[in-house]
Amino acid sequence: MSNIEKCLGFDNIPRLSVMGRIQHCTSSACRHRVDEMETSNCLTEGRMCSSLNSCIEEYDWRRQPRDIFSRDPHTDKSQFIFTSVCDSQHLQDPQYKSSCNDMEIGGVAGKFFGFMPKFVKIVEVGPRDGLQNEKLTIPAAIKVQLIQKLVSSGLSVIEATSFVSPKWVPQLADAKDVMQAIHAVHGVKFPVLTPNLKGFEAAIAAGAKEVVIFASASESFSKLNINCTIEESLTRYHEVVVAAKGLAIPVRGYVSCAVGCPVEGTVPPERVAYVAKKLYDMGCSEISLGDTIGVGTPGTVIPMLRAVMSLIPVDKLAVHFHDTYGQALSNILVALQMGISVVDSSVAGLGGCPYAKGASGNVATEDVVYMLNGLGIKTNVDLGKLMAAGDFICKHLGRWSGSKSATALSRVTADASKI
Ligand SMILES: CC(C)(COP(=O)([O-])OP(=O)([O-])OC[C@H]1O[C@@H](n2cnc3c(N)ncnc32)[C@H](O)[C@@H]1OP(=O)([O-])[O-])[C@@H](O)C(=O)NCCC(=O)NCCSC(=O)C[C@@](C)(O)CC(=O)[O-]
Repeated sequence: MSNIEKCLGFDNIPRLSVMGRIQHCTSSACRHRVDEMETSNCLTEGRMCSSLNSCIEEYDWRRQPRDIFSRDPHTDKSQFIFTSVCDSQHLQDPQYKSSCNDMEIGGVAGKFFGFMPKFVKIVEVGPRDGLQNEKLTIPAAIKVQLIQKLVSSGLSVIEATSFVSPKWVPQLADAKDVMQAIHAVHGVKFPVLTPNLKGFEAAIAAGAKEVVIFASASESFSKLNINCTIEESLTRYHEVVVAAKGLAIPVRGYVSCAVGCPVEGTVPPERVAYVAKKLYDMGCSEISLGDTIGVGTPGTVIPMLRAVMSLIPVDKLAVHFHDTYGQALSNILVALQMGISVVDSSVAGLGGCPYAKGASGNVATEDVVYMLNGLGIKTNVDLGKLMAAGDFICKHLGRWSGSKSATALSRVTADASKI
């Protein structure tokens, strides 16, 4: 058994093939295993349970958000009885919690998951990846307001825009205006995408202090997205990195199509590792592995991460999952278990790549924060303020949020306000 399998907690389950173990852990079989674990204390609905298993089974599902009212027999009026989140603005009733507290999560997650980071850095990509594919032009002022709201939620890294060809991505043609408007905001990093030296120079002139280069692990996607082969792109990016080093500008690197390509299908993990290593050796300070079309599952993400981690230190890696098949949160969970503690996400689940038809948005930042809160992992992000940012941009775009957590939580508070 490898270290990674141990760190995923697979040493705690009977010997199976890798896929078998993953399926085992996602099926009801896992409950029996949890039952065998040493007693752990878990606070659910204000009382102590003797094990995680009994917490699961004894949990009163009638107290889920959809049943937030109870009838008062004296007045025959509904009363608000349940709050499901641990965010400061939403968790008003200390009797009802859906997550274990910090002390307890150490016991439960520590035993069940093996490894979990204490802090996760979220890289918000909504203003760039989230908006780049929108057909209607969004005014720069709205993009700037969105960024300001994201800043006020506590996010420390926000990918602001791209300095790419406006013929290729018309939505981000206002990159210079956006950067100039946020120039005075301190304490937050605003990396921007630069596909070549021309983009790098424009970004620096507009005040960018961190840039991002984006290579692909798929030859076909590289041609579709940046009109050159993988090797040609690496040569261009080398020029960008050299120029950036001269100005002490950090460079983040993406490897897109890290699991699948819209043209070629499955992408071999070794190819992802090869491109990631090239970016790392060039001098990228962080490499983000992008499941551009959101086809990955833990069964394909684990081998890909394992291949990359055999060449690059895990603390230099980030994950970037689109949620096309609803797998993003489970993929993030395995990435955390494997030691990664940087996660890209997009407010309200906005996004999609113009050159990857059918790919849906990134995993919603609200959903990531909700899950991490539930695990007792710190992010320094205020979920209420983040939801306000998502609400703002969704209203502007005239569409519902792609975040399940934001949708559920705003229903809870909206219903509560009617009482
Ligand atoms: C790379 C190019 C420029 C090559 O595009 P090209 O047409 O091959 O470039 P070119 O050098 O022949 O130049 C063509 C025109 O573009 C101009 N140009 C050239 N460079 C720039 C620049 N930096 N900024 C502004 N203008 C530029 C250049 O000056 C010229 O202008 P013209 O003479 O025709 O008026 C183009 O293909 C491009 O901009 N592609 C960007 C596409 C893009 O942004 N895609 C979305 C990124 S999402 C992604 O990659 C995945 C990721 C990162 O999100 C991770 C994941 O989700 O998994």
